[in-house]
Amino acid sequence: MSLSSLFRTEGDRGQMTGSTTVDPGGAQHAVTVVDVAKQFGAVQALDRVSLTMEAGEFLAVLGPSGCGKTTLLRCLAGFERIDAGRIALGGRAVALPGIHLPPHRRHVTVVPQEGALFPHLSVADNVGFGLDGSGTGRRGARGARRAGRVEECLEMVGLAGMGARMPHELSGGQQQRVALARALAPRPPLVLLDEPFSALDASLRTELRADVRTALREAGATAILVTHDQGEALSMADRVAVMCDGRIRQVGTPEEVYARPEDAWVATFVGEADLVELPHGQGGPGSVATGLGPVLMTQGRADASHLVVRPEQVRLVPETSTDAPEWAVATTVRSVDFHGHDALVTLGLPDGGVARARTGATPPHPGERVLAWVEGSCRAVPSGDA
Ligand SMILES: Nc1ncnc2c1ncn2[C@@H]1O[C@H](COP(=O)(O)OP(=O)(O)OP(=O)(O)O)[C@@H](O)[C@H]1O
Repeated sequence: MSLSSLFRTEGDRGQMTGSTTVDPGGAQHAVTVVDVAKQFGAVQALDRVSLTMEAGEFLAVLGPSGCGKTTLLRCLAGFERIDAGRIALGGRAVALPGIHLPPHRRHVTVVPQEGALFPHLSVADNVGFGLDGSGTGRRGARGARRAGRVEECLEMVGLAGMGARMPHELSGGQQQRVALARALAPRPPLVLLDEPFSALDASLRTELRADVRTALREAGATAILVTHDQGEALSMADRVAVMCDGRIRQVGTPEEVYARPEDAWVATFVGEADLVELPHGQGGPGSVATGLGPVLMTQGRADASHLVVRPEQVRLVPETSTDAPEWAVATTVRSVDFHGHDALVTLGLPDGGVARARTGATPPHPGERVLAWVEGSCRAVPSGDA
C-alpha cells in the first residue's frame, strides 16, 4: 500500500500550526510510539508497536509485504487513527485515545514511492509548494527567501540549476530527488520515506540511497524509511526496526540485527542464514555437532532452539586440499548462485541436510567435492514462532 495518493493535498499547504498538547513521556524523543494498535476488520495491522527515536536519527522499518510498515507510517503521518496506544512527535502528543492531530498539523512530510510530483508545476514550484510565500507570487522578500530555499534543497539532492524543468523532463531517479527536496524544503522535524526507491533500477537505487542519506544528514532531519529490502535498510539506517505480522521483532543498529538476531525469524529475514535445530536444552555456550561438523556456539538462551549459521562463516576448499582443519566435512556442491563479486554455493551434506557457503568470484562447480567447515562462532536463538 502506498502513501502517494494522500501526499500533501492543496489543503495542507502552509498550515503548520502548533499544538500545546505535551506528551509527558515523550519529551526527550523526536518520535515516541507506545503500544500502538491498529486493526482493519480481522487484520491486526499493528499489534502493540513501540519505538523511540532521537532527533536526527535515521530509522529503517524493515519487514515483508503486509507486515504493517505502511500502516505504521500512515499512523505517524496522521492518515490513520490509531485504536490504542499513543504517538508523540517532538514531545508533542499527536495521537492517543481521544486525540488525533490531522496530518497538516504534525510537521511531518512524506516521500512516497513514485508519481508524487505535480506534473503541471516546474521542479522549483514542486519543491517550493509547501513553503511560506508559495502562491503569493515570486516578488518581494518572501519570494526571494522561497527561491533561495528551493535552490538550496535542489543542491542538497544534486539537482542544482534544474528548477525550471518540468517533471516529465526528468528521469525516474531525478523525480525522486525532487520529491525528497520538496519534503526537506519546509525543514520538517520528521521525514517519512515510503519505499522511495522501489520503482528504480538496481544501480540507480544504490546511487540514490547514498545521496538521500547524505541529504537527510545535511538537513539534520529525523527520518523513517519503510522498506522490504534488507540491503537498503542495512546500508542506510542508523537503526533498523524489523517487523513481522504487525509487531516489531527487534530494533537495533544494522550490525546488531545482523550479528545478534533476536530469533530465528529475524536471522533468516535479515541476510541469509541456515538454521541448525539444537537438541532440547542445549542452548548454552559450547560446541555443537552439526552436519557441517562441530560448531562453536555463543551466548545461549534457555529457550534457544536453533543455531544461526551465516553463509560467509562456511569455508570451502577442494577435497584434495590440505588446508582444511581435521574436522572439516566432505560434501558435494549442489548448485551455485553466481553474483559476479561473490557466489552462494549450496552444499549437500553427508547427513542429508543442506547448507550454504558464500565464496569469492571463483566458486566450485556443481557436482564438485569440497571440504567444508564453519569458522568462528554461531549464535543460538529461539525460534521466534509466535
Ligand atoms: N485500509 C485498509 N483496509 C483493510 N486492510 C488494510 C488496510 N490497510 C492495510 N490493510 C491490511 O493491513 C495489513 C498491513 O498492511 P500494510 O500496507 O501496512 O503492510 P506493508 O508492510 O506496508 O505491506 P507492503 O510492503 O506490501 O506495502 C495487510 O494485511 C493489509 O492488507
